Amino acid sequence: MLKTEEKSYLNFINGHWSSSSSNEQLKSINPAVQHEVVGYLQKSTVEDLNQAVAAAKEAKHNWRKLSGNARGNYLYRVADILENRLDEVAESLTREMGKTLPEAKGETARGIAILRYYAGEGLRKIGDVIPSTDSDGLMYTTRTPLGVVGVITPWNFPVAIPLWKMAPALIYGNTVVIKPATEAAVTCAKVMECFAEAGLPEGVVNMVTGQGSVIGQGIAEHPDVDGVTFTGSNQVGKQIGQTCLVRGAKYQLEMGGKNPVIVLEDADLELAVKAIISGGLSSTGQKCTATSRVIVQGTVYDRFKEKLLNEIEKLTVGNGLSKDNWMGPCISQSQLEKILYYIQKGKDEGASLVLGGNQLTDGEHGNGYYVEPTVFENVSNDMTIAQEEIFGPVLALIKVETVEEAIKLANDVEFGLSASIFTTHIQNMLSFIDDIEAGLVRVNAESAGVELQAPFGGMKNSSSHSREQGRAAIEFFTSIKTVFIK
Ligand SMILES: NC(=O)C1=CN([C@@H]2O[C@H](COP(=O)(O)OP(=O)(O)OC[C@H]3O[C@@H](n4cnc5c(N)ncnc54)[C@H](OP(=O)(O)O)[C@@H]3O)[C@@H](O)[C@H]2O)C=CC1
Ligand SMILES: O=C(O)CCC(=O)C(=O)O
Repeated sequence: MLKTEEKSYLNFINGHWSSSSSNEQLKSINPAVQHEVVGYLQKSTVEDLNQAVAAAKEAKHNWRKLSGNARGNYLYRVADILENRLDEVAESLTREMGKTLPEAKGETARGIAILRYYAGEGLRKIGDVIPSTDSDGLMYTTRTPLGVVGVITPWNFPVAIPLWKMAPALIYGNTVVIKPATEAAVTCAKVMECFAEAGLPEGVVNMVTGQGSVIGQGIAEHPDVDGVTFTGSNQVGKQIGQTCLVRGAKYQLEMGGKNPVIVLEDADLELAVKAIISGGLSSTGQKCTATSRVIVQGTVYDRFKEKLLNEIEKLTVGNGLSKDNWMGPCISQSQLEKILYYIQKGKDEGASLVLGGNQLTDGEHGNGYYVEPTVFENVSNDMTIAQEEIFGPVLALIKVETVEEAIKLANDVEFGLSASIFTTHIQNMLSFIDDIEAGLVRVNAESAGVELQAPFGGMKNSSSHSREQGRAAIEFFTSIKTVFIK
């Protein structure tokens, strides 16, 4: 087992590591071994936040004036440093958030690729020439950064999500103040160490840790924060959106999902089972793109269910640092309670529990927040477990007769993030692609696991209707200037 360290992590403000004016700290613990402290974070105050925003404001002019190439070179440097520290950062991620080490390494590698992708953006076009009706006129568009961008991130992807927000913010010329989720802030602090080592100019990137209701809300309210990008719960996201709207700041919200996978009678059932297990249960189901509803055509329902349960029964649950375990713990006591609440709700509302459903407390499980992979059947779409985001390893099986019925049920939720279908029939694929209400539409592929170079975001209550990642990120992190010269 790897060594335990109990280190205090400071805020990073104006190019320097500093403690909070509160002189108080927050604790980040290992959800696999609750008594293990992964690190201490600053319990920052609004005064600390004000300093970070002032530094970012002061830095924004010179940062914007650098060439995209020069900004890109800083990001390449951060990527190289993170690559050298991949194993250490991934280990911290597993210890702090619970996902297994291979998943944590995959996420860290994805973060490195994100940095390199956006570094390259510094050399790509930022506008178009548009023919003017005036034959002597030159009309074109260019883009300008927002200024200071506030980044508020969740605990479930503590490397990738901060990077897929910070890297585009920076390459397009913004300066950044990030407030990471407290439960995974040590890992984010390690990513910030890579930025510090890369030597970005003072004030360009700043990190302030602390309570969401103080630092997160403080970012949303701050008059010198020009844009806020958020991933997390719907409740907090909506509050941030409203706060930004009132003061005229730009905002971008990525929130929940209730992602369906449809399995039709002509599907490759083995492929579907594999994808549903990976999409629904990896990271202990704690992804906004996680599969949570499995809508299966009646003719193959029994065969599919048997294959699914057989495979899930083989999964091992335990500390993600051990290669013997396929699924780690959930992030916290409150997340565990939330998952158990939904399992109880499923039972109370008449769904049939066919696998799992219990907290694991035997042996080493007694030290952490473990829950069994859980499957319900006889789920109807009006049940709570078919409507609300659980954010845990819980699958709800829903039986249907036709593809039309499947798509109708798939759409009958308030969310629209990711959806997938398993079929070999081209007409079924086309109907699904056309009719499904989701920002990510997947055919014969799992609902989670997006690619960094493609737009990412949801419909309906899953997002504020903008898109992150890929080239799409430029839309949020810049404003268009339409220029006319005569
Ligand atoms: N879409 C997604 O990827 C995610 C969805 N979720 C969903 O949200 C549920 C709750 O998770 P939770 O961690 O509590 O998510 P939150 O939405 O509470 O947290 C996300 C981020 O927002 C911050 N925050 C909390 N309160 C405020 C506030 N009032 N103003 C501004 N920022 C704030 C948090 O800080 P702090 O950590 O200090 O509280 C964190 O950095 C999960 O069960 C899941 O359903 C959660 C995480 C990711
Ligand atoms: O599926 C993924 O890889 C991304 C998931 C995600 O963005 C999230 O859970 O917040």
